[in-house]
Amino acid sequence: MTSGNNTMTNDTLLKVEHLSMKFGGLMAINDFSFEAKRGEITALIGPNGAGKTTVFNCITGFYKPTMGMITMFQKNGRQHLLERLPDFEITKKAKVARTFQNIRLFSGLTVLENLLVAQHNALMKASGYTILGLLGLPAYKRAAEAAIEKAKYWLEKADLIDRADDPAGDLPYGAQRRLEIARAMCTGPELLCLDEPAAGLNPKESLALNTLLRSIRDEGTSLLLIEHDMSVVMEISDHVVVLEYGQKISDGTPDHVKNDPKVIAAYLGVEDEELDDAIHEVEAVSGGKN
Ligand SMILES: Nc1ncnc2c1ncn2[C@@H]1O[C@H](COP(=O)(O)OP(=O)(O)OP(=O)(O)O)[C@@H](O)[C@H]1O
Repeated sequence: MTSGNNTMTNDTLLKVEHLSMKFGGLMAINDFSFEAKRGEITALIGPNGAGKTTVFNCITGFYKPTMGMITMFQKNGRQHLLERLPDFEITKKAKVARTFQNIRLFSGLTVLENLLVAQHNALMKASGYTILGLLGLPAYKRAAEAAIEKAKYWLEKADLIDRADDPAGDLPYGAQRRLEIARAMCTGPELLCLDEPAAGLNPKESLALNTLLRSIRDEGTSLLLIEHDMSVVMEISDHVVVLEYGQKISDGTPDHVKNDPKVIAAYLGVEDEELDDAIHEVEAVSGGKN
């Protein structure tokens, strides 16, 4: 568990139980269960095609699972069964936000505008959904000011304040990734799900991402991430869950998982009898240290 995190507690935030997802004849996820704790960064890893994105899509309402239960436990004591909610309510009611493998920003809008659009729901609610409300209600004026403050806050955090008025599409790739995360944070999530946030980043951008993700966690939003970059996973995760062929093969601290023979075998693609050789190979590569 990463140290220096005052907000870390041990209560369950997300509980996935016996999740299965079938596409025609393919069992992409098969009786998969895990928990993500409040105040932690949980990473979901596994070889290509293991089912990671499918799990994300079930949690965030893009797919309705064939079987299983996904429960979100909010700070206020409310519980939501995510598999029963439409996707827009998963963000709004259950407070689960996500980003995608492919960046999905409004590239013609400015950086600031992207963050304001993300707060559209709160602004419309404050307007009372009327034109008069938009023009005159003090509640709307207050909400608009709060939206700008929140956007500014996340622009600072994501180190994007200097680019606030530039079109989002003009930002370098790593900055666009941070903007996507800032935009998701403007919806006020308790759980932020990130699908391969480090994909395509250079080492400097990767470091900036790690800093941003840690600060999000330390301020009280828990994270669930899919990531192929093991340096990111091992560096920032508190808890790692490993999938292979739609089933869980390991679950624990980064140290536990990276030394688990089943995980080593899954990543090296070896059969059981070749496992000893695989472990020796990994030890040789890491100089015998883990
Ligand atoms: N909409 C779909 N229709 C049919 N099959 C699908 C669909 N989505 C995913 N699959 C299949 O389910 C399996 C798991 O895919 P998924 O994308 O979840 O894996 P992944 O672990 O995220 O892979 P990667 O690391 O390559 O992104 C794969 O065999 C994939 O082809």
